Amino acid sequence: MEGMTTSVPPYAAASPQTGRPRPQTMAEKILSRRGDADVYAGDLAVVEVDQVMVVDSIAQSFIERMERDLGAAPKYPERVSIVVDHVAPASTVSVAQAQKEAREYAAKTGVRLFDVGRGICHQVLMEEGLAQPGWIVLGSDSHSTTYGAVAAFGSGMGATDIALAAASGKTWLRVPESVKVTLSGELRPGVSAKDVALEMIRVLGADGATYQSVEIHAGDRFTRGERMTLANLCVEAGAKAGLVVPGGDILTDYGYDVPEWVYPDAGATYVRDVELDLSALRPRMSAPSEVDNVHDVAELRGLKVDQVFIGTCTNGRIEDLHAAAEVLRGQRVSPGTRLLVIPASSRVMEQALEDGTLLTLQRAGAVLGTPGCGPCMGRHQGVLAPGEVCVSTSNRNFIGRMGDKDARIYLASPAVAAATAVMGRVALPEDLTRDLAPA
Ligand SMILES: CC(C)[C@H](C(=O)O)[C@@H](O)C(=O)O
Ligand code: SF4
Repeated sequence: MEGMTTSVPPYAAASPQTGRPRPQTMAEKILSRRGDADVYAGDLAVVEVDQVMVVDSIAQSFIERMERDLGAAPKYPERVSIVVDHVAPASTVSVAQAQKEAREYAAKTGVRLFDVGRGICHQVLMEEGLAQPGWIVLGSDSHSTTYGAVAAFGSGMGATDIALAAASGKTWLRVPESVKVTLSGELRPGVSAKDVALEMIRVLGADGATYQSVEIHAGDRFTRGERMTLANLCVEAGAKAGLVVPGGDILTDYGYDVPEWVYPDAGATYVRDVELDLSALRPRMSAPSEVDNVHDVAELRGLKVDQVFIGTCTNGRIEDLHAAAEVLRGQRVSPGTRLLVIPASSRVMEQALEDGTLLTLQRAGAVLGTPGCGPCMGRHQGVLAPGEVCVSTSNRNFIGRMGDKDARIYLASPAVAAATAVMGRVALPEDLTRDLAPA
């Protein structure tokens, strides 16, 4: 795989300490393998960390912890990546200063730095092969659960824990209990992985999986990108990790080496079993201001919308831009509504340039932005005014998330977001030929 790192040492040998041999969940498998003992939910595990990811907004505190508090350099610089993505290009002098310090730190220590325009941290690490099946990837960002898409134990931690991991090459954590989510049936046309993810969060509840590992059994359904959408949303149920079990050849087709030991054992212990029948699912939308406030799009149809945002680590990938372009081809964004499209990475942008997707979107009236987080967390590039309504393909609709506290955010799939942009009101792609009554 392009850009795949070869500098990380092979996995530690399995522990001979098998005092309690019993079937393990995927989280237990990975944490046992990367530690020096067989561990189960509730145990304390000390494990090797294969990659540490630091985002721009946290870089200053990370550097301060490393240099001032720990007086340490990264133990394995090749296992540390800094990504300038959240407010990129810089919006203020202090942001610019923080980013300058991050660059200087990377140059000094030899850690990787992905600078302005390369893209959103999770997308970039995935593209660079810096998350691999069976790895432990810690990020200074809550959506680090995304690495579970490739069967890596990905988890977000604060600057102090991240610095300790960078300095020592290890971390310690309580082994999480696991929730098993089993998907059955096939999606109807027009229903996407985002709809599955939103429905999963509705069923689990906004804090229904707090500190648990959500283990998603999806069979051989879904691309890597779609698996990222599923794993990404897991943290919105409070999860410590979101692991999508590799099915069929899905990951090996992308060039991943999937070790046999990574699969959960039959008979492993789960705290909860959730089954989702995909064939029954309709396009979903999360209404303000909790992610688990999920409805059928049809129930919200007609609501007037000021801004539509297609992008983020949840839905800014090529398949998402394709889904949007399919709806927007030959259409125009409704006057009075703004459509922002921000590819998740420079590679996504290049692909979308090459295959004409961006031209389709631009011609439809989209405003195209620099790969990165864009206005997802309300820092720049499209913040909302009081009273404004935004339909976004992102993962959070909290009060004040994208700007003013009196703005409202609705979360949906790229296809629904695109249809909404054309109608200027919440809509499904099939509505494009209909008149929508105001809600
Ligand atoms: C800035 C970062 C720490 C934050 C996170 O932890 O998730 C952001 O990415 C978000 O989505 O709110
Ligand atoms: S795109 Fe949004 S959710 Fe993802 S890392 Fe950036 S700010 Fe966080």
